[in-house]
Amino acid sequence: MTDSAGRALWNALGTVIDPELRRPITELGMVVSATLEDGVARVGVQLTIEGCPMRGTIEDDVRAAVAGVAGVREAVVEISFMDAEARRRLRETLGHTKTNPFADPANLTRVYAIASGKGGVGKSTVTVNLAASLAASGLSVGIVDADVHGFSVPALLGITQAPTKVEDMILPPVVEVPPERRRPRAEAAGSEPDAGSIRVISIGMFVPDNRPVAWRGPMLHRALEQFLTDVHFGDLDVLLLDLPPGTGDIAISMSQLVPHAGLVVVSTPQHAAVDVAERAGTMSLQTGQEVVGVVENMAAMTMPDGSVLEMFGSGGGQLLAERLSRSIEKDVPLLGSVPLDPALREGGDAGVPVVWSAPGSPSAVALEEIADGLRRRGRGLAGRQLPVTLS
Ligand SMILES: Nc1ncnc2c1ncn2[C@@H]1O[C@H](COP(=O)(O)OP(=O)(O)OP(=O)(O)O)[C@@H](O)[C@H]1O
Repeated sequence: MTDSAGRALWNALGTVIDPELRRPITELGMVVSATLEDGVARVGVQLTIEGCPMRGTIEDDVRAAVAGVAGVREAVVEISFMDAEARRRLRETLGHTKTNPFADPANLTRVYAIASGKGGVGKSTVTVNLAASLAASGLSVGIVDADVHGFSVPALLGITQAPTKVEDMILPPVVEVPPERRRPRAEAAGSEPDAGSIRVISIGMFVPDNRPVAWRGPMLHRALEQFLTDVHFGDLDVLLLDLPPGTGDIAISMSQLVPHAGLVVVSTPQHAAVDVAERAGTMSLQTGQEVVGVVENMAAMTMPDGSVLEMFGSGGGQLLAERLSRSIEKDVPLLGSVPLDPALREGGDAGVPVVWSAPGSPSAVALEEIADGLRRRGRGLAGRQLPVTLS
């Protein structure tokens, strides 16, 4: 093999991105050999673990990449597996340390905790759609599904794949933005492999057969802590925490584990729901978290005949924003109002967020606007409150 053929082969392999680690396989030490003889390219690829769920994808991508190299007639991929030392080197390359990066005041990831007073108001649906919209504009997004008893994020994103465990590092499943939904900014960031993806971790990925999670507070706290320390999220622009409804143990645990998370409170327009939602928002007085704003969901829907159906009444979102502003003595804006929309429910059932499945639908338009507002808040330390420790 000539030097230039070797270089061409290596460059082609450098375009193969590991689907979980989002980095070129050449940078991750996964390519252990690459030769080209008599038109046959033979590539040795070391996977992180035996039974790696991404094996088929990586094999196909390697074959496709080298097929484009001049002189290659046939591509043979030889798979082997990393030993403990190779996995240790991989962790080092990734810079994965067993610490919670989101607790570090210098960490630049914007963290939003999506909270609600009552269950079933669409908190998880809002979470995945905000994630989907932010990822479509090229941001690297993570979701921690902290709704431990009512986890639904994996299903809402159509995730069936389990996380991969590499020693004590957990690689979360990654959801790619469909190419037709990538916004121009994501295309521009094309050389940045993290762009336009969502990494998700949920307790639902660790319990078999949809069994209930019958754990007490300390165990749940430990599990969430592990999500933040052991899961390799990479360098995220935005992390969304889908909290369980109410102001229980988990919401408090999360506020301690990620003190600079801003709270987004989801409520229906029903005035009776506002009292409960207000409690979820005023929790910030004890946790020191910033209340970023209110999302009203299940708002009035325009029917095909032009009439307006206010299934859950109206005005609750604005009322909640005003009441929270008064109780915490800070301006809490209404970030947006998402109408009741069959397309939103259908997208959820199909495992595709409505902002991807039906972008022009009324709910998708409203969710995009809310995501835009969050996007404009940018990334960085500005505007953050100092954490207050709970006694
Ligand atoms: N605007 C909407 N229009 C139509 N259906 C909606 C809307 N928002 C949510 N839904 C549907 O309402 C149901 C509850 O939504 P979701 O699971 O997101 O609520 P949740 O607040 O996260 O619930 P829990 O806290 O109990 O897990 C789902 O079936 C979802 O598809």
